[in-house]
Amino acid sequence: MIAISNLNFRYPSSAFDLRVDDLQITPGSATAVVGPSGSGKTTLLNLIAGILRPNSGQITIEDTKVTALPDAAKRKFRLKNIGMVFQDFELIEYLNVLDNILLPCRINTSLPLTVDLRQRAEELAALVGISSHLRKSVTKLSQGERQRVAICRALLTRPSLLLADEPTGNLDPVTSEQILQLLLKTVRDEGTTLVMVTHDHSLLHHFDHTVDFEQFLTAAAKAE
Ligand SMILES: Nc1ncnc2c1ncn2[C@@H]1O[C@H](COP(=O)(O)OP(=O)(O)OP(=O)(O)O)[C@@H](O)[C@H]1O
Repeated sequence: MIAISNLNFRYPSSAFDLRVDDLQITPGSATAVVGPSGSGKTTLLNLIAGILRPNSGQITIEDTKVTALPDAAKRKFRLKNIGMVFQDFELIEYLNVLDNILLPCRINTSLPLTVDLRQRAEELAALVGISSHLRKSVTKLSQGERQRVAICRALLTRPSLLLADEPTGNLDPVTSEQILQLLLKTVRDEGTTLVMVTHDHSLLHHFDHTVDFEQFLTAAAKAE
């Protein structure tokens, strides 16, 4: 269970004010996060991942009170348990596609690069249709191909929680459907909890739950 209570977050230099009094996400389920641009969806993913620290309130993932962990423990928890697909992918430009997918092994010292992990990277690349690009620089890829590299990287370590920020945003409808099916299969087969931001309401029927950020907008923000 991801349990969020009495959460408040403000960026130091912005009037944006996110308040989430009570939100619970069931483990092993697929949750879509929708809502107006600028309503705080990406911010919430970064708060759940412990990349941002709330001004007040709590986020608990299973038995771990993420908001109470010191920074080093938070990072360790994130590397072990959470896969992230960022909106801007955050690929490393000087690494090729395969090495970008294998990046968790470089940044997590307790995750050695094994033959099995390399094989998993190659299998994931095949599943999302980028096998022929494995030795290419990521700078030579289209946006949709870069997005698929980011998805493979997030799935590499079989995380128990997958936070994905518009992971199908740059893909054509057929590829988008294939990627979504891969993410949902991960939920069904591996018990992964998926929290996915999307603007595509035609995808919502695939999800177990939908969280609409409209509910978190303050009256002032709605009036803008
Ligand atoms: N680093 C930052 N510093 C200051 N303000 C920020 C920062 N990042 C985001 N914001 C502001 O916080 C608000 C929420 O942004 P966020 O990216 O979470 O929204 P979103 O719902 O994910 O939007 P979109 O659907 O357009 O991706 C916006 O008003 C944005 O301008």
